Amino acid sequence: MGKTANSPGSGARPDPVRSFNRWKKKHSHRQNKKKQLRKQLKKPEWQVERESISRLMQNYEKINVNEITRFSDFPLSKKTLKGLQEAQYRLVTEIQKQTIGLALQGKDVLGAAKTGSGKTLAFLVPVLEALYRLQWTSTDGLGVLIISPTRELAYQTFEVLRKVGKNHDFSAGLIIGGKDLKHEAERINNINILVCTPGRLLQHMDETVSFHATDLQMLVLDEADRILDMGFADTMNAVIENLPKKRQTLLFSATQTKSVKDLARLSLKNPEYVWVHEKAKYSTPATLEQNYIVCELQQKISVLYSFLRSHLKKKSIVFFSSCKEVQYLYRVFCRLRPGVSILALHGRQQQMRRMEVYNEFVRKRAAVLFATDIAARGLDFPAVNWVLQFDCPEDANTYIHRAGRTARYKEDGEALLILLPSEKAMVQQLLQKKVPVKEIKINPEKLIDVQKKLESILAQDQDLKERAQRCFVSYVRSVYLMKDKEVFDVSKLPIPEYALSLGLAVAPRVRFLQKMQKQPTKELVRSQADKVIEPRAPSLTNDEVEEFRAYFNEKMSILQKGGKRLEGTEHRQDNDTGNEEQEEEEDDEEEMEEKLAKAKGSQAPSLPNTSEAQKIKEVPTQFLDRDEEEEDADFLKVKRHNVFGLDLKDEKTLQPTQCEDNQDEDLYNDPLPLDE
Ligand SMILES: Nc1ncnc2c1ncn2[C@@H]1O[C@H](COP(=O)(O)OP(=O)(O)OP(=O)(O)O)[C@@H](O)[C@H]1O
Repeated sequence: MGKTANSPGSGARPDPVRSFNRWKKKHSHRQNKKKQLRKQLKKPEWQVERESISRLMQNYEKINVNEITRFSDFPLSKKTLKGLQEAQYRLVTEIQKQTIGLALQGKDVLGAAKTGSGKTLAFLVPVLEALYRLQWTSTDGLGVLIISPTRELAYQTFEVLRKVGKNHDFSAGLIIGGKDLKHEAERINNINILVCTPGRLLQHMDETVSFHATDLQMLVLDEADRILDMGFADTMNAVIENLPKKRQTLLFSATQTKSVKDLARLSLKNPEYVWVHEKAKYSTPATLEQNYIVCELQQKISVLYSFLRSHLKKKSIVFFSSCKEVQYLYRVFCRLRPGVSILALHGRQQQMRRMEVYNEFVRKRAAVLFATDIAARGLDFPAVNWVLQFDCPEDANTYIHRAGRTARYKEDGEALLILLPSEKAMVQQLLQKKVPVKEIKINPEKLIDVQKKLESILAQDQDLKERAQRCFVSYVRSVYLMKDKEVFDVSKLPIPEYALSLGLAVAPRVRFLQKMQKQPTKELVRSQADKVIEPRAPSLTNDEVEEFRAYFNEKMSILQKGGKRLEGTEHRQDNDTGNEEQEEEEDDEEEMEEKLAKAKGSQAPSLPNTSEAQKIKEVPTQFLDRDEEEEDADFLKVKRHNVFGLDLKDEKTLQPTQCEDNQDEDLYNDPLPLDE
């Protein structure tokens, strides 16, 4: 009999379901075992990282500058490369090519390159790599200190750091003053990369008990020339003394001055000097077109107005020598409605306001920024078409920095310098510094005279009139304080005409001029003698004098409070602008100015023409009361075709001038967030 399928017996087939389950159990057991084994074999993340770090470091010695064209040609961490790529940085600039390798090898570097050549990334990449190499974590404290001369520049560097370093785990912080020291002190110890201004850093070193830089790996001095120009040499010495000797230092500057070399001697050890444009024909970017015009002081405002009217679709920065000039001209230009957005940036604004203006100008496609030299160095505003130097810069280096706000990173740009007939000596100084400037001319027929309009605006606005008076005094004082008497001669200023051009009926009293007039011969003789014997020393712009005063006052108040900064002091400063007028009227201001002038060795300027200064004569003005929307072609008669790019056909529709009424008022007391 045959067997049935269900019949029991030795040849019965096993139940397939049971055997599958058995197999499944065995298989998953084997899989689990394998997984566990793999897990045991897998290295911890830190160890994998350490191995890739040592591979990178082995490649440091093999870096060949001539073979580098991209960031990825350097042995950099994946995290840094990803950050660079995401920010659209791929090819290296010359200064980056020349310095990053040296910095990766641990050398101290003194790097100098033209404005806009990419110095920021030249130090930020090595900064990130230095901490990455050490597998630095937030609990390791301060690893890198980046010192910038101004708050704006520090903020800008901080923003680039955040962008490029976003894949790393380090914490970064911005400490730039203008906010509660205690608040900063609480957070400062959690920062791995600190971007700061010198004064505030020293204040923390002095007053924040818990702040220390014992483990500091790297010090970066950005815009070292500007740090020193601003009178921070002593502060820097004190800061450097507080830092560990065993560290790497990178020092960057757009100009090579003696004081930069002195600072380098103090802070760097056997540095590598990288001066990428040393042999270049010009010290300014090749894509920068540079011209100057010579015009009378009383014409300058009309020239500026005419310029703006013919550049409605452009982005321009206009540099002035003092805050009060910016404050007045900003307001009055808003009233004149040239048809383009106007913004103002100067040292008397609150920090938050300054940041806002900076961001707003960056965002806008067409706008004009009235600024003091606070915006001259290091600030990176994208796509600026024009830099106009309304007032002559104090020296060729300042010119280079101001003009360098345009034509950045391979872009085109144009710079126009306005010189008084008495300031023509500046042209020679620029040529000596390898700055190729050419003279162009104004077309008088196209100059729109705004003096009468200003007069009528001031007649109805007492506040503006007072601002005009302060602007007047401040400008005259800035010329008086200038060190270079070959270029700046207060006696050659057409004082009454200048007052009229601001819309004032009479020239305000300028006490220091009057004092000089009372003791003419002695001063004159001394000034002449000084001209021969006094060595040239760097002078301060009025803006810098004001910054210095603010810094000085702050220091004094700290000293007076026995080293304790009181809430009241902070508050007073936070509401600074509210009391601006009052402050400006303070009697001891002039005294301070004189002290400052003496402190920086300013010689007494030669005398203005007394009779002229007192006589207010009516200057004949031809006010063209024309339609504001009228075209302004060929404003400048030029050696090259149509320098001002006057093509108003597409500019006929006037944009209303946008000015925020309270631009000068510092309404924002909020501190900047300390990003970690
Ligand atoms: N490798 C790069 N690729 C593309 N753009 C770059 C590169 N490096 C820098 N830039 C851009 O060039 C501009 C100028 O760079 P940066 O501000 O670092 O110049 P700088 O040399 O510090 O100028 P300054 O002396 O005026 O401070 C910036 O807008 C920056 O984003």
